[in-house]
Amino acid sequence: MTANKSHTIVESVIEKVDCIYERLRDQVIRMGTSTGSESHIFFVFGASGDLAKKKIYPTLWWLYRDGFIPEGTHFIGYARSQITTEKIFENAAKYMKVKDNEHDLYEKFVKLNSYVAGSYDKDEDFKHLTNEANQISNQESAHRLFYLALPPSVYGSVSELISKHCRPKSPGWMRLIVEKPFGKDLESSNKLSEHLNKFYTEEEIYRIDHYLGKEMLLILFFKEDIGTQGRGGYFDEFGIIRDVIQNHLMQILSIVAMEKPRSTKGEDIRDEKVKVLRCIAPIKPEDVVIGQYTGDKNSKDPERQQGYLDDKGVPKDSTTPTFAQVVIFINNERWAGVPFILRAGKALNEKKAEIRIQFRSTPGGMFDDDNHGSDPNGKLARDELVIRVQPNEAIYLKLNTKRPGEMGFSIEETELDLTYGNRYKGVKLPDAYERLILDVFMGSKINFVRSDELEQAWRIVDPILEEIDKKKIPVIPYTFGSNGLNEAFDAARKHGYIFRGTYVWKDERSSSETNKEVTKVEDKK
Ligand SMILES: NC(=O)C1=CN([C@@H]2O[C@H](COP(=O)(O)OP(=O)(O)OC[C@H]3O[C@@H](n4cnc5c(N)ncnc54)[C@H](OP(=O)(O)O)[C@@H]3O)[C@@H](O)[C@H]2O)C=CC1
Ligand SMILES: O=C1O[C@H](COP(=O)(O)O)[C@@H](O)[C@H](O)[C@H]1O
Repeated sequence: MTANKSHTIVESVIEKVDCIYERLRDQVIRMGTSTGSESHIFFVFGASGDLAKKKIYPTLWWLYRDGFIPEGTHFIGYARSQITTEKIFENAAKYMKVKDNEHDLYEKFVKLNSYVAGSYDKDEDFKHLTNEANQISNQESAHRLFYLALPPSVYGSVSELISKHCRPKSPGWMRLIVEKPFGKDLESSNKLSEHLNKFYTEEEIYRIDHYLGKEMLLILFFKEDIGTQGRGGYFDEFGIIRDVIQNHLMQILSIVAMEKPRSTKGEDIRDEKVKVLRCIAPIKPEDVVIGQYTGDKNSKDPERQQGYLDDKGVPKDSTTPTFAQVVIFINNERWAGVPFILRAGKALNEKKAEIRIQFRSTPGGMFDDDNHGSDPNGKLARDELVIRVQPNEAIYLKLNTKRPGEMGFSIEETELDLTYGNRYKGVKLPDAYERLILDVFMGSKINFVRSDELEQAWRIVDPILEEIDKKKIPVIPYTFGSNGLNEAFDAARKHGYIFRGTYVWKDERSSSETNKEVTKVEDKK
């Protein structure tokens, strides 16, 4: 992305970060006062699954440990498997991070949990579930929160049966948390929305996109250093655009590009996000680069030797993309002509998520070519605002300075550095799911996706997904552990994003030889 109003963007990013802190403080204060003695039941549908064990149960434990779960809350897992609560906690144990001095508290938390086995489509099983819940909480009007950690294929029946049989008696309220993907394309997403609207008010629906719960909130580049790791069965039906770009990156794009909302209220923020999305035309095939990873036969790591097609559940002739780059334009007064490059890939060289806002070169430069320090192009490096979402949250502004100590005018690339770990020592940044589940308890919808945002995001990616599904766009192979696709870097350059590779951020300065190699590859570009 290139822009020339650097001060405006820096200000707005700082305002947004301030706003996040205020919200968190606000939530904590309200949490202590608003819930009183009313009890809550938190249901985990798909309690036997991957998300439940890696994220949902650990998050519930952390919230409980930190005093964010209202007194009198019970947790009920539900799935088809004939398992026990003990088994659920055994599976989740390695993600719980229980400290030595927390074992007693952890035991108390575990005791608040139960498990009910049942189908996803039979009335009697949901009636049974609600009877169990009434007995466990001893209160038919306890507020009920339902987390659907389930494959989307069963959202329809489960949401219907929950509404029919599991609503609390008045004055209890209910909230339904729906995991992404919200549909597979615009049509199926609209159908899902219509279905949910038959049984729930918009107020009751929380469409979760966990990237909205990350501290830094903003991202456009998304790299993962792992493959699909056995999730190939799910992934193959969706691919990287549906898995990451349509939701996480499109959400973040709308936050980066939105105008200042009227207030920090959820509806005001979401109104601004939708306005931006409405100004984006559907992505064109020529603005897309897609790829699929192959195994690195030279790697000593058995995981890296496996290509996408080796993952169980992936058909041997699959052309599902595991990497994609799309270029988007926002047709409004502020952003006309500024390319937004969204790039996401699995099985790359590192795990990193960041936004880079590159500022245009100043016309009529005043420095001679000879005086530009390490710049191989003989021109000043562009200023760039980088928002590092993960790992090691940071905001840094890359810029040029006169080389300190020198008598002449040599220029050096440097940075203004706001690394959270240094600036906010001792501050615990909550995990994305912690923040979001707390939001649901509190009834705050700021960080959840509204149905019109969802519809707009699908509208933008839908035509290109059709082209990909019809195999009309070439899928370029890349090796597990590589930095990405040369074709993607070339396309970004064509759109004016200049990556010189001469600047190295401090995290990378001290890192391994692998990273140095990667930097060299990009240097050549
Ligand atoms: N895992 C992750 O890291 C992430 C997952 N998500 C989303 O969260 C949701 C859950 O994901 P995840 O936990 O990985 O999914 P799983 O595949 O682990 O499924 C969860 C549970 O659903 C049941 N289930 C699985 N397949 C089917 C099926 N075909 N029909 C009916 N029930 C089935 C199983 O329980 P049982 O057989 O006991 O009924 C399983 O334990 C998905 O929508 C996913 O996209 C979002 C972000 C990250
Ligand atoms: O939603 C998803 O996100 C994860 C990455 O999340 P992160 O918090 O670890 O960055 C991704 O692996 C998964 O494919 C996708 O469904």
